[in-house]
Amino acid sequence: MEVLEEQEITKLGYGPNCTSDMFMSTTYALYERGVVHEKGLLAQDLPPWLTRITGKISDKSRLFPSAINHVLINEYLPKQGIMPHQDGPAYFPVVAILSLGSPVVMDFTPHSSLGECRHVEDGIKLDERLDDERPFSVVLMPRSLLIFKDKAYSDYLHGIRDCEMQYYDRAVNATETSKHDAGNQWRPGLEKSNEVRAEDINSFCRTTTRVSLTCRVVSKM
Ligand SMILES: O=C(O)CCC(=O)C(=O)O
Ligand SMILES: [Fe+2]
Repeated sequence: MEVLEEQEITKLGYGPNCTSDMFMSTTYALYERGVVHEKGLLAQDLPPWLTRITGKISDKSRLFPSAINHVLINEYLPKQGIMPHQDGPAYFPVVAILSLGSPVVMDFTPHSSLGECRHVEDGIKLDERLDDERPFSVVLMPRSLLIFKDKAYSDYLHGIRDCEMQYYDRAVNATETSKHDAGNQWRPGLEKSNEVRAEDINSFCRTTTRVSLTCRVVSKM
């Protein structure tokens, strides 16, 4: 594994809205399988422990056009998030994010000027449910897998707030969070006081780092 220098991060294809500065300010460390070379990043095979994970994601979901060959591992400190961005045409139309450690809320914000890459692959049925293009959020619990594709990929920015407290009252999966946090591990406010405040119920406190594995297919390596 190589730790990438700041200038290498821009080569990973995050699209015009995301500069390397944004990434360096929000993300603690970025690791990528590959060798840093003056012409860019040279491809290497993913290690076996990782292909076991990516193979499962690909086989179970059946949403990837071919084997996942690109995995970005990000580590976030409790106050760190990632600026709203779009992943760019290099990985269109699908991305899977496996989350470990502290839960976070990922916000999806419609962005009308995006979407040029949407029709790159003919025959893909766009998700009609997103046609009204409202912002929405998704809670990413530890060990969860989020897969988003097509219009959610091309017409929305996704990002995580730079904040220890993550509010999820408007998240599409808000009602499912309690069953994944039965002991209120991520809601210390609920344990301490008898007085239950709405913000304690609808928020998580990030007490540890979060590590995410962003899995994608790059057709041209
Ligand atoms: O860490 C995450 O959950 C998101 C990462 C991401 O959006 C990216 O690497 O493009
Ligand atoms: Fe992203």
